Amino acid sequence: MSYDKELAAAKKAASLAARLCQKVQRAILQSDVQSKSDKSPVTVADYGSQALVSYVLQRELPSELFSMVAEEDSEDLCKDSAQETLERITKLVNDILASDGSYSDSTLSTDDVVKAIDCGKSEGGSQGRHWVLDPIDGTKGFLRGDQYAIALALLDEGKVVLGVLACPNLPLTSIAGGSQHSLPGEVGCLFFSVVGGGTYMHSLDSSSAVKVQVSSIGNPEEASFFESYEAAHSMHDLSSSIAKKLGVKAPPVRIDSQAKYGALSRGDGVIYLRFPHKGYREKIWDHAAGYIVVAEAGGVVTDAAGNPLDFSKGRYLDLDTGIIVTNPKLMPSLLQAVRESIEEKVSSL
Ligand SMILES: Nc1ncnc2c1ncn2[C@@H]1O[C@H](COP(=O)(O)OS(=O)(=O)O)[C@@H](OP(=O)(O)O)[C@H]1O
Ligand SMILES: [Mg+2]
Ligand SMILES: [Mg+2]
Ligand SMILES: [Mg+2]
Repeated sequence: MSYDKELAAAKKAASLAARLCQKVQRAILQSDVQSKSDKSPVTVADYGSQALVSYVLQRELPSELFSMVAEEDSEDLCKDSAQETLERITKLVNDILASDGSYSDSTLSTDDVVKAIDCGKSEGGSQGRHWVLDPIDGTKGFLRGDQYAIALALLDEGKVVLGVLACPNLPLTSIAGGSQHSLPGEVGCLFFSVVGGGTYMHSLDSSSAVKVQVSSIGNPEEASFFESYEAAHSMHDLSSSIAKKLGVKAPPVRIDSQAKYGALSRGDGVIYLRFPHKGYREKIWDHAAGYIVVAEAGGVVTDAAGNPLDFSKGRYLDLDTGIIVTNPKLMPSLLQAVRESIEEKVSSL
């Protein structure tokens, strides 16, 4: 099956959303940041990006039944106290659409923006098609001025068939050996994949794409690994024990968001370890686009027991162990190191 139309629409939507996020990141105001009920941050750019992607996909693919599983909803925005914020988001979305020159026939109202955001309330599942969106993955990184991603994927009958990952702050050249606060060179990458078609990357400012491949390093001593920047999101002590057991010499590269999947897909590092603290449930929008970008570049993404990720179960990924990513050569020894380190951790409790 061809997903050409869907890919073109997804790339346009993610690129425009990246433009919106860059504009907000350059001028972020304290009043643009709110706390959600789980205490995590959300900004006008998260909402604006979600509204924009939802609107663009529906305009570009008018004949398709539209279903989207996305992180944000309008509940907090519809409170009286948020009227000014909603107006600011609406202006941002209209400004980006106007700058692109698309859809000059229509200006969105605040109601249109609320509706576009709330199109993301789908439950997903194993039947039909569902877009999966994280409008800003790595909001904490976005607020620090570090890495973040606009992560958009398409599920078809429960499988991820397409992914677009826009990473506005990721350098176009390898970040191997760097820390996210001091990454050199021109930034702004867009990764995209269609099932069976490989993974490509181009600059957010151009459309001339190069094919990317995961690293083929099979010797852990030469490998480096990525993990979450935020210690609250992944157990750094467990990944350090796994890396040691495996024989990895390099220190962890800690960067925010699915930019980790993008960087791994082009060989900047060979391993990504993610072990959330007990009780955390992973959401599909935090992994769907990154998963296909890495898988189509020749990488392997599994849970900590080596099982494939199942995106067909609704808004959550049904796993509680962790997520590991590497190339096929290193996966068997990585799985063994993960198993042993988890056993040691459990027996020390
Ligand atoms: N407690 C906890 N444990 C695990 N994961 C969590 C947790 N809390 C949040 N999140 C999710 O992490 C997303 C950010 O991605 P990363 O963890 O890769 O980036 S970071 O380095 O930690 O910033 C982040 O995505 P965004 O909310 O889109 O920023 C969250 O979905
Ligand atoms: Mg996220
Ligand atoms: Mg998010
Ligand atoms: Mg969030």
